[in-house]
This record gives sequence, structure tokens and C-alpha cells, in this order.
Amino acid sequence: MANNSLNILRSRYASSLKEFISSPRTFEILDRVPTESHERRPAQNARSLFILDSSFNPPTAAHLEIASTALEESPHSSRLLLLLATQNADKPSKPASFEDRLVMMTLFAQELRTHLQSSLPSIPTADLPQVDIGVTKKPYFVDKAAAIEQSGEYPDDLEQVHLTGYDTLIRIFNPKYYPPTHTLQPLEPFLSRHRLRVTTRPDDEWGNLQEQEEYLRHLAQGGREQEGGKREWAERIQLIPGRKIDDVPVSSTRARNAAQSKDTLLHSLVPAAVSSYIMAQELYQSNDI
Ligand SMILES: Nc1ncnc2c1ncn2[C@@H]1O[C@H](COP(=O)(O)OP(=O)(O)OP(=O)(O)O)[C@@H](O)[C@H]1O
Ligand SMILES: NC(=O)c1ccc[n+]([C@@H]2O[C@H](COP(=O)(O)O)[C@@H](O)[C@H]2O)c1
Repeated sequence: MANNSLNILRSRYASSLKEFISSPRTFEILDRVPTESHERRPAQNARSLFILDSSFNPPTAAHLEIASTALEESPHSSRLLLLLATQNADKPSKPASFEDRLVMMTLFAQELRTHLQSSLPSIPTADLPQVDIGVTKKPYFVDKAAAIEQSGEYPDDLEQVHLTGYDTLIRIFNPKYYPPTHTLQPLEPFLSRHRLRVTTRPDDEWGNLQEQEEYLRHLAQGGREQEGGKREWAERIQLIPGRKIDDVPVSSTRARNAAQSKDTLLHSLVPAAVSSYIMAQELYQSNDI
């Protein structure tokens, strides 16, 4: 997309965001990619709504892999929602601005569809899954899921499949987030209706694949029952082995640092259109990243 169109898109997102933030709404779809199919109804036959919730600060090659591998499994019966969380459970907000992140999400969605065109050559471009660009004020997954259900944007029988990394699975299962009782019981409405597709993080910080699989086995064997965690929830959680890209661990933090130090590593960490936007807009140059 030309710089001028991106600036117009950025201004449009800035005003829709302002309106959303001052509204009582907790979830809203701001755009769809491609925009020409901007109708308010999901693709025919869609049974699963994959949701990638993130700060998209910036969207990375890992996010692309997480979303594309999910869609490649069931391209005819799924669609994707990229969900920008304007409030994070733990982290304070940092640059880039939310409107820049929304532009990067749009570029990411276009790049994802280009990726799907080559990985799914038998599917006509017009039939590739549409990507929704949404925002939520809710930091916790239980509340994000409920806000999406209550929005009426999707049919009731569309099952939500939340795409997360292993680090996020650990945090979803941390009772500290669920006052006042600090048990896992508040997860019941979420895990009795929806699913988690969790990509392991191939990063020393999170242990090896076996250790990450053991975490789920522990839940399946009733190891979290004293905290209110049901063993049957494990059946609703699928673990997918993640991989390093060009042999480096990928994270938004690494991408922000690479952008700040003008390191060419940025090109391996984020999709090409996203790195061009980061450079053109000179994002992540302040010390506050
Ligand atoms: N390399 C990765 N492998 C597996 N999951 C990932 C990876 N990068 C991000 N995710 C997952 O994608 C979701 C959104 O990611 P998030 O925006 O927190 O990215 P991040 O790279 O962890 O961000 P930051 O570095 O700013 O903390 C989270 O559920 C996170 O676990
Ligand atoms: N218990 C929970 O549902 C829970 C805990 C921690 C983070 N989160 C959310 O996970 C998403 C990813 O978080 P990070 O950007 O901190 O990796 C954010 O939307 C964050 O608010 C949810």
C-alpha cells in the first residue's frame, strides 16, 4: 500500500479508536481484510473463529506462523479475528500508538492472505478466509470471549479458538488473575465452550517442548483440581510446536529493539510490509519501548 493510503488508513483508525474508547462497548470490529467483502456476516460454512489476541507491538513472524498454521488446517471452515487488546493484564501501554498498530495489523492481514495463496494454491483467492481487525478493552481471556459472544457479530454456534503462545497459557492458568477467590473456577464458561490452540515457545525461558507438554499433562491428570482446574479442560487445549525463524527466537520485544538499533534482524522478525512501515514511520526510536 502506498504511504498516502496508509496515512489515510491511520487517520481513519485514530478516529474509530477514539470513538470506541469513549463508548461503553468492550469489543468492536473496525475493519475487514479484504475490505471489499465488508459485509457483517461470517463466511459460509465457517465453524471456527480463530482469534489472535495481541498487543501487535509490532505483529511478528511468530504471529504470522501461529495464524497461518491454524487457518491452513481448516481453510474452508474457519475465519480469523486479529484482536488488539487496548488494555493488557500486566504491561503498561508503550509506543507504538494504537492507530499505528492497527495499520500494522492490516498489513499483517494482507501478508497473511498472500502467504495463504501460496500455501493453499487450490483455493481461489476470493475463497480464502477473511480477516477481521478488532479491538477489545478486556485484558482477560474469559472476558474477551464473552465480549465477542455478546457482540452479536458472529453466530452463536461459531466456536472460538484462541491462538496463544505457551507463556500466555501459563498466565491464563495463574489464579492470581481471578480475585476474590483466586481459584481457576472463573475459567469454566470459557473452557467449557471455547478452545485454546497454544504454540510452544522455542525459547530457553519457557523450557523445552517436553516440559511444555508436561504442563498440559498435569492438568489432564487432575493436578490443578485443588485450585478448581478441571481435568477435562485439557481436551480443549491443543499444543502446537513453535519454531524459531531463521534460528532466532521471535518476539515483539526483539523486533522493537531491532527497530530502535536499526538492526537488519528486524527483517527476519516481522513481515516485510510491517518492517517497511516501521522504518517509514520511524517507529520505536524513543527510549520508552
Ligand atoms: N515466538 C512465539 N512463539 C509462540 N507464541 C508466541 C510467540 N510470539 C508471540 N506469541 C504469542 O502470541 C500472543 C500475542 O503475543 P504478544 O503480543 O504478547 O507478543 P510477544 O512477542 O510476547 O510480545 P512482547 O515481546 O511485547 O512481550 C501471545 O499469546 C503470545 O504468547
Ligand atoms: N488470565 C488471563 O486471561 C490473562 C493473563 C495474562 C495476560 N493476558 C492477556 O494475554 C494477551 C497477551 O499478553 P502479553 O502481551 O502480555 O503477552 C493480552 O491481551 C493480555 O492482557 C490474559
